[in-house]
Amino acid sequence: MLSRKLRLGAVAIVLGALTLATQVVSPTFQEYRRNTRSLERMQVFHAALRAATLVSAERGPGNSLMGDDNDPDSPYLARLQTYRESSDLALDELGRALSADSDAAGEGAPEALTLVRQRLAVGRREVDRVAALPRQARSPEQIRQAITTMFTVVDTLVPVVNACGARIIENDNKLAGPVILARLMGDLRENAGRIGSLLVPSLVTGQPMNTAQRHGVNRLRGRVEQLGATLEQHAAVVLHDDATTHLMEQVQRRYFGAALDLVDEVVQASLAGRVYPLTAGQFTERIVPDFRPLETLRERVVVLTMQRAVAARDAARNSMLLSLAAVLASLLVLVAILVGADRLVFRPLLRAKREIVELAKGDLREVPPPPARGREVTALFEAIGVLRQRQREALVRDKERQVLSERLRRQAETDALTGLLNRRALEQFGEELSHPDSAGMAAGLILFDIDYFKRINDSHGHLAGDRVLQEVARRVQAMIRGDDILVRYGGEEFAFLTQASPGRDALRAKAEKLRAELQARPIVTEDGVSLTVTCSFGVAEVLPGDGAWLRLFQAADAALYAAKGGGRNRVEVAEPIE
Ligand SMILES: Nc1nc2c(ncn2[C@@H]2O[C@H](COP(=O)(O)OP(=O)(O)OP(=O)(O)O)[C@@H](O)[C@H]2O)c(=O)[nH]1
Repeated sequence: MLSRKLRLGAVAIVLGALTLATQVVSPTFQEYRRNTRSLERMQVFHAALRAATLVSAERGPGNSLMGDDNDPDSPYLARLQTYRESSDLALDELGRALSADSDAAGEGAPEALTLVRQRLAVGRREVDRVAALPRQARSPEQIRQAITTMFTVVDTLVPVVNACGARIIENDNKLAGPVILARLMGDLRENAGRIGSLLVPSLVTGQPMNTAQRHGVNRLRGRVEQLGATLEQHAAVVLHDDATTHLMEQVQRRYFGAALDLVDEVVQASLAGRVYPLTAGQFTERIVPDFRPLETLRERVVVLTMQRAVAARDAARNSMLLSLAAVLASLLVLVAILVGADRLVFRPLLRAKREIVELAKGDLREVPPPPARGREVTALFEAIGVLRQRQREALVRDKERQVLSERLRRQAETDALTGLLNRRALEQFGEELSHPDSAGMAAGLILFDIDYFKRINDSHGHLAGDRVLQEVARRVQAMIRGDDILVRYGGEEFAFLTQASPGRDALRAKAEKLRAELQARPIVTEDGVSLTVTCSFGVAEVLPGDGAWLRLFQAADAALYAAKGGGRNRVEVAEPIE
């Protein structure tokens, strides 16, 4: 019972410790998982940004080609091919990243990407169709149409990029800053590219911009300035190292400076009706490089954020492993303490309890020694051993005392001369017979007395008398059977008592047999005198019960008296007792 309680207690302690351990490890594990997910989502976001940039950049050589002569050796043709391959590769990579991300797949990103590819194919066909026409045959409308179709490709891709960014923020809102910054720079790159693309039809045809084009350029300029102001604020908050500051300066100088100045120059020429200072191809060649610092800065933002995510993930993993190791070590120590307490304290105590209970029950058998334990437990079992030894000694003493008192009791009930039971023993039997609750068969009593014994003493001496008494006792004792007892209850008086009387006739026959046996052979004294001894017998029988003994004894005694009176050496049987 106790050991079951102990075991239950130990299980409760271990379960409690496990619960606490889970509380300790769980936050670090969550942190590790969040950082791992952030990193995975940053990689997808990175691939999406890259694809958007490359699809956007593909417009540059496309525009240049549409503004160039229809020359199969045109350098723009080869460049467009290279750009298209790059954006195809980036889209393939994004496709793989999106299908590996189950959340993105759930939000329909792969389907959106398929639409991007379809629209890209349409846009490319449009560009190729315009570029295949002789230069003079290309109308501004056709060129605008081809460029607008390419715009829709990016417009279709932007929601995919935004969704990738949103998934990062949803997982860890601390990453909102860099994600917004990266998207901001993507927007800036796209809007500036679009301004250039709006100018291309005019540059190709040499015609001034129409009102819609001018409005479009103004709108995009305004948006670029707005985004520029936001970028400045955000960049300072998110990244504030020297390299970023340097890149921001370059962005200011080249993107917001040189690139937008070139746009303004073309716009001014168009408004003044002047000849454009450069062709569409030259325009693209000059403006695109000034977008680079913006792209480099964005790449830096993404890469640095990913590096931080890697560092945070590794730190969380280390912290988790450390917590796990500490928790495991604590659990091990706890289990060791419980096992130790069980083996060194509880089990020995339970065994000691068992041994003491056995001792109390009187089981003094030797038990194998307990396995070696601590000092206290060893002392406890030594004490139990001492207790057991003392109990054993006490038991031995008890037995000796019992034997002794039995011997004394026998001695008290034994006649020293003949070795027969004495009067005291006879009285005890008498008491039992007289007990009011006694019941059962009738008891028989034969009292007998040596005839003229005084004469033997007087004639041959007291020793000869003793010898006669001993021989009479020996001979009658030899004729005793079963539970019958023989008592010397007076000097030369003997009593034969049977607790299961065979009946008065049988008692008489028994007395006759004794009488004949005693008379038959003379008794030889130590002096060599041969003496023939006779005895007189009084026989009686009584049923057990209150006062039975007295009645029995008196009846047998009266019969004996009658036998003496009747001439001795004879048997007299008393009348049945009522
Ligand atoms: N040697 C010896 N004599 C004893 C012992 N005890 C009693 N006596 C003697 O036994 C004798 C008994 O004598 P009585 O009572 O007169 O009886 P009796 O001589 O046998 O005569 P009846 O019984 O009438 O035949 C006495 O002399 C006692 O001294 C004993 O232990 N040893």
